Amino acid sequence: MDNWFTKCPQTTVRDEDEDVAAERQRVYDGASKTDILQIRDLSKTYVGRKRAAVDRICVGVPAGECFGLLGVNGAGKTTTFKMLTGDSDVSSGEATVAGYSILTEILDVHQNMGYCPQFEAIDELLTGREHLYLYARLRGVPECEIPRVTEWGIQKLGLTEYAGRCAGTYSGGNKRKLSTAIAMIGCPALVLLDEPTTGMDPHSRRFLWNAIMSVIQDGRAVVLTSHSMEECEALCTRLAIMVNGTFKCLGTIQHLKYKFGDGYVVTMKMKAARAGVSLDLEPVESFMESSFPGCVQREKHYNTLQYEIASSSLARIFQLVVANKERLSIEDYSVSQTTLDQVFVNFAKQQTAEDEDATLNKRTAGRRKDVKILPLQRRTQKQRDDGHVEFRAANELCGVDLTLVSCSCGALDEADELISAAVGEQ
Ligand SMILES: Nc1ncnc2c1ncn2[C@@H]1O[C@H](COP(=O)(O)OP(=O)(O)OP(=O)(O)O)[C@@H](O)[C@H]1O
Repeated sequence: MDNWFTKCPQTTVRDEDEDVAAERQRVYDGASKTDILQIRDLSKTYVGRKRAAVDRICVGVPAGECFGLLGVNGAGKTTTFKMLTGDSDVSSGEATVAGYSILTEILDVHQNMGYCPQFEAIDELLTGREHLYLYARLRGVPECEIPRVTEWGIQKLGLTEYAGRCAGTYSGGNKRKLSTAIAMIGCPALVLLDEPTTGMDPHSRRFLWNAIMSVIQDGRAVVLTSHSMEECEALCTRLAIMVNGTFKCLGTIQHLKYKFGDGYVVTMKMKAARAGVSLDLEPVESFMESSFPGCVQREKHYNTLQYEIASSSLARIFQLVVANKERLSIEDYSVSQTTLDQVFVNFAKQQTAEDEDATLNKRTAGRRKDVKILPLQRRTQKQRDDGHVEFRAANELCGVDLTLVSCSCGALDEADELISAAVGEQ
């Protein structure tokens, strides 16, 4: 397989991010050959589709890494997983898991891989314990070890109370836990988790995070997709953001924040010279504008100012604020970095421009125009911390309360249109 990886023709992708190109080169050069997962130019074009769902991606995931695959809906994450598991044919390219090819040695790949799909693949009539028995056998765990391994899975994911019940009676969160336990059973070298914590309560989520951490600490590898940036920050050692089937960026979270973030946010609280005397914020405002040209004022309240600074280093911001703290009567200040959400949203916008599904949404919106519920009473739009946007429109007179969670956080216009159509605005 080494030969295949190093001797195949190398492709150059135009306008590729330098980190993504460097990872591609690392794979081409064979430097990733000891990695548990190696992907080289993996591509998939579905029948009847013009655009590739996955387009020549390259990455190596070494032992001890949790690699995050991020992207809006339709970016190509699940298709990537399906090719790795053999559920979907590969159009071109290759990948290996623990040295076994997904093209020619899929049975060996299965022995070395655990997969938690996005939608539960569980048998409603089997109990949790029976599931784990079954998958331990399939993964080749020695018969005498199966009871121990099964109990380990039950405990690891906090399923003790439910292990003897039919999986069909499980709550959504417990079904996710069981699916993850199935993926982890038998200690496979690679664990693929497609949105494992969707629908889980915060306590269960922490439990699952710990289970994932223990896989990494064991020196195995995890590839994770998630719409929760908090989850990615907690678990991923590196991540890539996928847009239209390609990697748009790749690296550690800190690196991506630094490279693609909007800089820093400085929040300052001022103190009045004497009690009862109104605050004059003008000196601080002119100090910020002259010290950090191009900074943007985001908030201005009674004694608080907030600025976004794109073009300065953390050290310089601290240096200048500390040096002028007394003179400008700054009582308190904080400097925070761009969040991963912001980085993600910036990339997610690119998917909307070309996304075929967005066109579909528009068509659906068109079909709904006959719904007439006027007048519109309330309409809100809020960014959720999982990256999606929630639109809400209500007409209390008619008792209509409509909530729509955007199919991608970039697809604002489409979601907005759909709501307008549904509440009869157009
Ligand atoms: N069976 C299929 N036939 C045709 N096109 C498909 C099929 N499955 C997925 N696609 C298309 O491939 C693209 C990638 O889809 P995929 O499900 O891999 O995205 P994703 O990033 O996993 O999204 P999500 O976050 O919703 O799971 C989309 O444009 C989708 O419409």
